[in-house]
Amino acid sequence: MQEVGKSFNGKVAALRGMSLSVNEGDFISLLGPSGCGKSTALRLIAGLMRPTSGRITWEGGQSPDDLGVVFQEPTLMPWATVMDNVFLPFRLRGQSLASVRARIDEVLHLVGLDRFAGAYPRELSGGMKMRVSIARALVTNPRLILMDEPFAALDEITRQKLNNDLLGLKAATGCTVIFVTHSVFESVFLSDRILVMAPRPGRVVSEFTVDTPYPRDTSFRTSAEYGAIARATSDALMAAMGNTELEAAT
Ligand SMILES: Nc1ncnc2c1ncn2[C@@H]1O[C@H](COP(=O)(O)OP(=O)(O)OP(=O)(O)O)[C@@H](O)[C@H]1O
Repeated sequence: MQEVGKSFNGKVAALRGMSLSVNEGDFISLLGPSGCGKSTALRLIAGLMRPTSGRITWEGGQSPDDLGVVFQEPTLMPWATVMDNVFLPFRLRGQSLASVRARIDEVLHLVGLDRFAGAYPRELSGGMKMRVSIARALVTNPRLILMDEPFAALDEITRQKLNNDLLGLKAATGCTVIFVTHSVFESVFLSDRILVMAPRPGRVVSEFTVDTPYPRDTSFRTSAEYGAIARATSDALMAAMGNTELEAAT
């Protein structure tokens, strides 16, 4: 995306001058306080609305199969089994279950839910429901997966477990992810690039690179390198939030 801006009703500058280039295999976090335009950026990338200025382009053109999306709520169909929930993207394309069954089994195995293919969402824990949601986003092998605070509603232990699992999935599939979060620790653990954003107008104020190679395991969370990047990122986030308070007061 190049110099992308979005305003609503000609007034609210939800996003200003955002430039971002995403390469295959990248894991990029958008980190920032409420209202800094993170969701707006995702919605623009998803093509759910058009930018007011700037442009978003896909190398080689874009097709409907390019995107997988994971929301904060798992948004599963309660009346359908895990298998049928993960089948949904294929069903919407008119494909039969038999023709994609092997792929669904493969992805359920990747997210550790092989034994739950016949279960209903009400029988699953919050973390398991989120795994189903991730499996549904992965199953069509999209070029880019957008994740909008997917683990924010989960307890800390489940969240860390899913962070580990997400990196396992990344290693297994080579997927490309843009991940929205409020959490410095989550962004440092997961990403190779972190964009810190500030509100009013929504914009990117700093960018950090996390050079630690994947796979990263729990020992990374206690390393000096992790601590240093987390501190720098946290300082940038505090500065971004400080702007908010100052601007709100004036
Ligand atoms: N449809 C809309 N109409 C008017 N204003 C909007 C609309 N969508 C978003 N905004 C405004 O744009 C700004 C950015 O919103 P956005 O939801 O992108 O922020 P965010 O960083 O994702 O926030 P949060 O972390 O709370 O989800 C906010 O001031 C919001 O009120």
